[in-house]
Amino acid sequence: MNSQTAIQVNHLVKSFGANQVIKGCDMCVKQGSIYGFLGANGAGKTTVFKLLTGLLTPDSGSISILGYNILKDRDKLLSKIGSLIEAPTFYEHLSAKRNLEIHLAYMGVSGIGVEKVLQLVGLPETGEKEVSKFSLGMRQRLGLARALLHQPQVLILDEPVNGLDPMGIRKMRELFLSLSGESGVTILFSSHILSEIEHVADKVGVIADGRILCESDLSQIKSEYNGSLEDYFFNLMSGGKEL
Ligand SMILES: Nc1ncnc2c1ncn2[C@@H]1O[C@H](COP(=O)(O)OP(=O)(O)OP(=O)(O)O)[C@@H](O)[C@H]1O
Repeated sequence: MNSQTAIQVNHLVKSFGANQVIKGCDMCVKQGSIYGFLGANGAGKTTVFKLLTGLLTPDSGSISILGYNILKDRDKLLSKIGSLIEAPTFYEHLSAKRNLEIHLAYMGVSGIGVEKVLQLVGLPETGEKEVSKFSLGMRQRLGLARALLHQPQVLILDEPVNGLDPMGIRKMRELFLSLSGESGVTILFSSHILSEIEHVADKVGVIADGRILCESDLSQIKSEYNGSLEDYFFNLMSGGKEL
């Protein structure tokens, strides 16, 4: 791993009981880049994200994030990573603002400010409304706010635009590009919406049946597949050539 690498994953293996779902996964995400993670339902994306954030422990293999080993240095890494994985859970009886204040206190950092982050994700006027009364999209926006609030250097986001309206999707796209371009934040995200990956990613990794089939620059994919990530993905999934 060199100093330009934010996330390095080597030969990762994870089973649930007798079912091996991650089968020797290798990944490399460059610092300050946006990496789009693609794969069919059940391919292993969420499991990889849980392993990367220490929510699951691998059977074997190694994970290094910003030079730290997630298994040994999870506490040191916690404030450097922002994540949104599956449906985010909150204190349902509390407001968005209060939930975020609790998160900041737990992280022990000042962050970018609760009001500012709510503005950034398009949730500026929820006031005292309890999170239990939030819509799906509002919960997703709050989950993103929590991932961003403590100003992490690495964002790991599982289907971040899930449930967002078109304005929200565009806002997130712009936010990702500015976080990566202006602040050097590394973003690893999954999405089934290929156009979302096409709009923002520098690199694309494809996972199938627990293995990374390939990692390619989006610019290379576009030049070889006539600008179409969809054609590339479908070709790969049907056993076509890797770049
Ligand atoms: N806690 C668990 N116990 C047992 N099996 C699990 C568990 N979590 C995931 N799996 C299995 O691991 C495999 C990969 O699941 P995972 O959620 O990582 O896929 P995914 O690529 O994120 O899928 P999707 O696109 O549908 O979200 C699936 O076969 C799933 O059933």
